[in-house]
Amino acid sequence: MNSSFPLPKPLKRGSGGAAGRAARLVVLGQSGVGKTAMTVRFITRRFIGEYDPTLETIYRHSTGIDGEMVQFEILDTAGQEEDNMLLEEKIKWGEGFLIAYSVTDRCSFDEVMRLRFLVNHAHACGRRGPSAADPPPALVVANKRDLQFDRMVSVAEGEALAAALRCPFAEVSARDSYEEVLAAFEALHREMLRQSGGSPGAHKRKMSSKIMDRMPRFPASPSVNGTGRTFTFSSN
Ligand SMILES: Nc1nc2c(ncn2[C@@H]2O[C@H](COP(=O)(O)OP(=O)(O)OP(=O)(O)O)[C@@H](O)[C@H]2O)c(=O)[nH]1
Repeated sequence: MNSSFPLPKPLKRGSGGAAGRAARLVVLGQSGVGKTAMTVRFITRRFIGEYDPTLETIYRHSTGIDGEMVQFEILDTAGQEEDNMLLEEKIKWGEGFLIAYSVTDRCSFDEVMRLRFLVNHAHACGRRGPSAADPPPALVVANKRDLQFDRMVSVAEGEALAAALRCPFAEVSARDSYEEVLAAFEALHREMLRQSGGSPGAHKRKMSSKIMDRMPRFPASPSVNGTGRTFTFSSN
């Protein structure tokens, strides 16, 4: 992590003005499930093969959803996170959670339940009143659906787990389909709106996080070179 990156001004929370609504997402999941691939696909529309697994980044990305501009801040976590306290700190920063597994990796599927409980636990600690009973908005997303011959987790299993965890579910291929990845991010945003009655972030008190204040942030847009990251982009 490089602390010399410029930190942007914080986004205005929960407002729907001309600049758009702000929404903070955290992408969780075991190492190698495709968290970075999905995030970069959503932001740039492109699939890039390989990433530095130790790199954690907050991406900024504005896009229109259901006729309204949304300013996303997306924290792509490192799946090799071993310190639960550190991970909880990052979870507290977020408002919506994309919990990913790979259909080719049953361990990553089993990890989804633990991550969902970690999210619930981290947010239950800071919430009071009626909303404290609701689990924070999250989407379970199964990636790598293009690898049908290596599939270890069926669609039905994914749907059943997501329903048990009270989350919407999506199966995607970050490699093959921008539209599928886009639909997953949109579904999560709709879930955030549904829970908060129209204002993402209203479901929880704002929690401070010293770690997150130090996290590098990059503006990102379809003009991919603007991300500030040292990716090598493929030519597709
Ligand atoms: N076939 C296929 N490969 C994918 C897909 N998404 C990601 N990959 C590959 O899976 C590997 C891991 O992808 P990453 O995006 O780095 O996974 P990650 O979850 O961010 O991994 P960590 O950074 O270690 O936590 C890379 O080789 C990607 O090219 C997909 O939809 N299909």
